[in-house]
Amino acid sequence: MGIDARIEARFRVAYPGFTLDVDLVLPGRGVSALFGHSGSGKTTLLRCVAGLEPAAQGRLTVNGECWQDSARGVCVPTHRRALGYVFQEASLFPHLSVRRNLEFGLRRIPPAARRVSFAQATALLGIDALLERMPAHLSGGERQRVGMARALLTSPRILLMDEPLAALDPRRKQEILPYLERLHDELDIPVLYVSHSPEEVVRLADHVVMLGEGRVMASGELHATMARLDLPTAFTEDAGVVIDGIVAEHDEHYHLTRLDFPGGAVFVARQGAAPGQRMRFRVHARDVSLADHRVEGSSILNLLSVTVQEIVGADTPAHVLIRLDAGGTPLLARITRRSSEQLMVRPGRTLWAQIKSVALL
Ligand SMILES: Nc1ncnc2c1ncn2[C@@H]1O[C@H](COP(=O)(O)OP(=O)(O)OP(=O)(O)O)[C@@H](O)[C@H]1O
Repeated sequence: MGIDARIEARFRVAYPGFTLDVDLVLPGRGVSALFGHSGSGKTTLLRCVAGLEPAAQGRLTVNGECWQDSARGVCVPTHRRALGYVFQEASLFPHLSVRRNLEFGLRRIPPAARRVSFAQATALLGIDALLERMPAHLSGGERQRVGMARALLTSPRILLMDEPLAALDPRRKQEILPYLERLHDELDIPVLYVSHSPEEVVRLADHVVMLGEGRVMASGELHATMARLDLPTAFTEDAGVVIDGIVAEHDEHYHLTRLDFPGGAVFVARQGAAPGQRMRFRVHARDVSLADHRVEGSSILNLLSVTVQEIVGADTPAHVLIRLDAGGTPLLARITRRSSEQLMVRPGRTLWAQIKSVALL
């Protein structure tokens, strides 16, 4: 993909009591997560991209293809936009087998224009063994995987996913996430992914868009955006950064795995992944404490040398939020105002961060 590998979406649509007004430039590959409270406009934005909001004015280009330009009177109808749409629940034809359901979607696409083959889609979503089943005999998670394969078979230039895991219980969600990761790793199709779940967002996304009341509150690369202190997400229990680590080595004696990242390393319980593999993890601000010297004799294994970058008041008057730099990797810490004063925390000061726990994603 050349210099046009991006999605430009500028839309305005007004309903009584709600206006969506966005101007976004998103990467033309990878997963862009749309995040925001209920009613913030996430689904409306996806519908605009799909051409399903007739009142929407604006401009949309997807990797060089113009799908809407209201100023020039251009609006490509939905059925001529090469997009796949995955909803909370896949609506499969109940009287057709999984195979026939998939073939039905494929019919529309001339063979020369097919960019994802039948075998590739079914293998990626792990549904080869389900092809002769009828939809009534699939679990919710299996139905979603079939729905995703069907969306892929239309050879979309973009995939729109609207809370594809929301109807599933936590165990089924965990089962499906690896398939979504594979789509991300193996296909070069950009995904706009709507979710309420911070866990899904941080696990899958490369880019995040935070919507609030129909407007873009933030749009940026995942790691940098999660480390911002000027967004409402910083003031929740969930505040914290995302770090991409590489499995460095296993300590068989203590059953630990070391994950390296620019600026340091953390130990986690022994993982199955081989050295060299990437593992994304999350460090919550509440799990980071600070010391002015390298604390010996602590039960905390994970110690990093950090430099203070920014301090802001937290959600309670008793706490502050601190952005730290660990050799190029941002970290957030939430500590008491009292400790912050005792440690003389101020921008530029070098301290030791102790990480109490690491959540692997
Ligand atoms: N056709 C319509 N007519 C009037 N209001 C609408 C229409 N479509 C959407 N809205 C309003 O736009 C607002 C945003 O809705 P939208 O479904 O985009 O939010 P959302 O962020 O996807 O929410 P959720 O997370 O609950 O799905 C809501 O207040 C909704 O009532």
